Amino acid sequence: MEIKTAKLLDGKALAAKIHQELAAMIAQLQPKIGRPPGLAVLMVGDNPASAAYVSNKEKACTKVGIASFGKHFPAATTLTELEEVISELNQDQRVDGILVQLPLPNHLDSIALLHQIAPDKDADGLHPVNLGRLARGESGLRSCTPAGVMRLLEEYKIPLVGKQAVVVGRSILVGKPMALMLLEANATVTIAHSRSHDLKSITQNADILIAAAGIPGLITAEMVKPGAVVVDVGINRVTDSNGKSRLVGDIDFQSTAKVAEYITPVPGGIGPMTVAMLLQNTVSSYLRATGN
Ligand SMILES: Nc1nc(=O)c2c([nH]1)NC[C@@H]1CN(c3ccc(C(=O)N[C@@H](CCC(=O)O)C(=O)O)cc3)C=[N+]21
Repeated sequence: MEIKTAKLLDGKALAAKIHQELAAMIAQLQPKIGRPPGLAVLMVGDNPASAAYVSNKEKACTKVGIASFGKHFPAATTLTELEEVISELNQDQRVDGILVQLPLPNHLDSIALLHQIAPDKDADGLHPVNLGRLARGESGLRSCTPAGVMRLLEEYKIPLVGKQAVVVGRSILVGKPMALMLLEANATVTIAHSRSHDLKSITQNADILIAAAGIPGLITAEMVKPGAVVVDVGINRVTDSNGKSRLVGDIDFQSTAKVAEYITPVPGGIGPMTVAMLLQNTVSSYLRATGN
């Protein structure tokens, strides 16, 4: 019997296409507007994973022509100091987007800081005003990771209307806004999480399965309906038996690729889409701020 294998949802390729489109748009607008779009990335402390992500985001900005204003603060920086920096960036005409890299050191309240960002400069789409706009179906800056998932599904013309979508994970960064976006697209949405009984019986119903729990290998082939579209939001760094570090998602790719119709790889799936949506949000704020 022929062994089938799922088609890839290639986030890396789509992200590259979005970068090119943004670069072309910026190249055209910048002479007219007189300045490039600007993104400020705030990083506190020296979590090595965060440092790597921040440097990726800055490189992506440079590539498309967004000015990046990176600010790095020592781990001991106070909430008040950071709130002052954000207030200044809120007023700064060169800055269209502000992002506070998460997680923050334990003594800092990330929710309080996110509140301080002007909602129209909230490139991450995590300010309560933007989450509220999403909940109400109003336009606004959308959270980057779930927006990246939606954009990738759209690119591959995956039908969502009336479909059973299951989101595994309920974080404010991914799971909750993901469920709202799928609902906005008229899917029938179920949210499963660490306290759900019998996860398998829930995921087996999914036409569209989104894994965003942050648990390596949580989803295996037996949990997936044949022909499902499977999206892996997990980014987990693990050490394999040879002592080498590598990136894996929440989905056991090998087994799941044999039953799914479409699957996202890790790396090369939703990670690059998240960065593309961050740049896109920055450019939409730039257009809005400059009346274009
Ligand atoms: N305020 C805030 N906003 C975020 O969006 C945010 C954050 N904080 N903190 C950390 C997480 C994580 N995150 C990733 C983005 C891109 C990749 C990415 O591009 N990954 C590549 C591989 C990168 C590698 O090889 O290490 C890929 O999946 O192909 C990964 C992870 C954004 N986050």
